[in-house]
Amino acid sequence: MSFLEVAGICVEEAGKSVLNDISFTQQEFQNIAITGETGSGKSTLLKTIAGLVQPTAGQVRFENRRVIGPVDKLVPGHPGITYLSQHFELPHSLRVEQVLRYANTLTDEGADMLYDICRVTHLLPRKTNQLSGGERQRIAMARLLSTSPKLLLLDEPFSNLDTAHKDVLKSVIRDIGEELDITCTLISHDPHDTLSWADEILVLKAGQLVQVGTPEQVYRHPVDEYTAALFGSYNRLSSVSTRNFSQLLGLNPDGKNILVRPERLKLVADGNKALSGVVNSTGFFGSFYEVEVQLQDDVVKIRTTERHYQKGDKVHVSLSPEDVWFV
Ligand SMILES: Nc1ncnc2c1ncn2[C@@H]1O[C@H](COP(=O)(O)OP(=O)(O)OP(=O)(O)O)[C@@H](O)[C@H]1O
Repeated sequence: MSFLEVAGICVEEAGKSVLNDISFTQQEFQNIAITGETGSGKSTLLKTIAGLVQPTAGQVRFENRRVIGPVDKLVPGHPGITYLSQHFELPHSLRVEQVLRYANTLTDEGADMLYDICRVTHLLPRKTNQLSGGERQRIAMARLLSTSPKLLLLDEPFSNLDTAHKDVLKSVIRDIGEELDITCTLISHDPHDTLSWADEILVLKAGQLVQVGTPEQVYRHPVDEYTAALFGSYNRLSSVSTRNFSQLLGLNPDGKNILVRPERLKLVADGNKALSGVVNSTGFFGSFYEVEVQLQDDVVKIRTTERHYQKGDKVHVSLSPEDVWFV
């Protein structure tokens, strides 16, 4: 039995297909991240799992019970699932401890532990209009978690947060899983938020699930350029560069093109097993330099920690067979 089973979900809004035949399962304590471009259906999928959107086909089952949609039930959803919207609201001009006390179903000890985990204990005496965005979000989360759900659905929890608040929230989400035994699914379009956290990543494109895989799979072996672009910079080599590298490495491109991340291309001294090129430009990005190199009929981006490359330098570009991926 799966913890969560999403089977053949279709959703239509205003006569338009928003989700098309989405199926996947989630095990307890498995971190799932959902990503995709704006309008691809991420929020609609999370709301459907929470029972807030009625699917036109398919069903969501949680711990083997059907999650009921808004058409079938006055209070839709499932008591074990809670959803934090991007646009959550806190009651105005109440103290945080009042907001939390009204929602709380835990013992005093349990509530204290939850507030510590959510890093909101020091905010309890404050009024809700005296909080930063990150603090408001952690309070909204503590309020939802005080009803003891088993699955927490977070819609873009990191958007609009600065790095410091983001880091605190990441620790909170990790501790919620480890100390409260709550499984989490979240939406983010930032690979920095998803790659290091998720056990599995779901990629949505125009309402379709185009790839489900581990962070390594979606990053290294994306099904298409759309998916590659969601996880950072990449090079899709021209047919000529693909053929030249394939000949050097003894590979068969089979009509496809090489897709390679900029950090997997190497600038090497030996031109034997490499393609020749000329440096077009270099840029400084803090922990690395990005060098643009003109190959025979292609410009590629290469990441290096070496700072000495300059426009006009003649260079050699190499690629290991294990870093080659054809799309
Ligand atoms: N209630 C609705 N009525 C009409 N269209 C809707 C409704 N809800 C969603 N849509 C449409 O469905 C598509 C998917 O929306 P959704 O909010 O799920 O995307 P998203 O991937 O979460 O986008 P974003 O990253 O911008 O939040 C969009 O084209 C949106 O305009």
